[in-house]
Amino acid sequence: MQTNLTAGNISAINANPSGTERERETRARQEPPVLSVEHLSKTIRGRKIIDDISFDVRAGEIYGFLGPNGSGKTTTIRMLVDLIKPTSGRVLVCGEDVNKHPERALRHVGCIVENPEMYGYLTGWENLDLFARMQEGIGEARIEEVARIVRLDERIHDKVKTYSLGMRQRLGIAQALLGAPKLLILDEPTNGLDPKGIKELRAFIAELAAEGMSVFVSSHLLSEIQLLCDRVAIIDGGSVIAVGDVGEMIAQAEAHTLWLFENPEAGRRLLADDPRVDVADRDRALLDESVLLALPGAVPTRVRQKDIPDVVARCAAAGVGVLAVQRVVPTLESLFLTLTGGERDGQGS
Ligand SMILES: Nc1ncnc2c1ncn2[C@@H]1O[C@H](COP(=O)(O)OP(=O)(O)OP(=O)(O)O)[C@@H](O)[C@H]1O
Repeated sequence: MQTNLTAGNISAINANPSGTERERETRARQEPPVLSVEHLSKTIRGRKIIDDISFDVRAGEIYGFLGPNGSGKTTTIRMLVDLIKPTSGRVLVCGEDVNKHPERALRHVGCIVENPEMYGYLTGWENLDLFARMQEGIGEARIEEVARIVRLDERIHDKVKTYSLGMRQRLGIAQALLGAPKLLILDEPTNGLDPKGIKELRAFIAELAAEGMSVFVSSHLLSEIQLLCDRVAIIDGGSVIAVGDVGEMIAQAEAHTLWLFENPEAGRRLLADDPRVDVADRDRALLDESVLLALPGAVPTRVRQKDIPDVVARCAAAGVGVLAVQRVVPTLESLFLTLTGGERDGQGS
């Protein structure tokens, strides 16, 4: 099953985009897609790893490719950049077929799949210079520019072995940016990064997109895709089960609201008695372990946002103090359950 969200839904969510965002969206919709994936399949040793997936990435868009471990993200990305051949279907980059004309198509692409190889005994600059020499027309000015974009300019003349993981990751992205690609492909770029590194990465990916580059990012973390991406394709067991606006999908997913009471038992009884509230047990609520640990006495419920003030007033009138009411962003698991109507096709392996 594939869910396609409509443009109408999307504009309802982005009711107030800023001028630049609106211009970016309009421009992106008018231009032909930077990446088109058409009915792509891959069978390896008799096993269908990727099954007829299709989606488009527009100019200046940050596109998420979300799926659990083993769902087929890396296999798909390897086909996007001609590291492996599809069994059927095709990939177009700026209208060029990756399979038929790889050099014409891939000159528009910068990519990091798995960890990029860097020489630790060379400086960041020397590593970039080495790659620049393999391509035509890349001079010192461009190396300086990409070092600045990934915020490595102050350390670019230090040896790579002294870099943190986040800095190495950014140097890899700088290398992918050398040829000024129209499409940047990043496979799980935040793997192993600390929160500060993730935040920095997010900031400059947003800058690249604002300047018109399309960025395709894979991840198994819904929260990461939510913070970074405009649209998303969700893959599970080798099939794309949904494409659309991230915010809209999250709004449609089964959202939970946590209630903290002065007296949790009295509060739970009162909510259970209210027809507007569905008190969920903790397993069914599919909440992150960390949320439950942070709020041990909280009562998970499903309730429409517009009913919350009345329910709080009713609790107060009954003498049951409400300490907090918190909406919880759905987990990837609950998003999957919403999108597949409660059934998972499988986890890939
Ligand atoms: N060369 C191969 N031979 C056999 N099976 C493979 C091969 N490459 C991938 N697979 C299988 O295909 C499925 C998808 O793998 P893939 O690495 O694309 O998933 P993924 O979504 O990138 O997962 P992860 O996040 O763990 O990297 C897995 O079950 C994997 O074991």
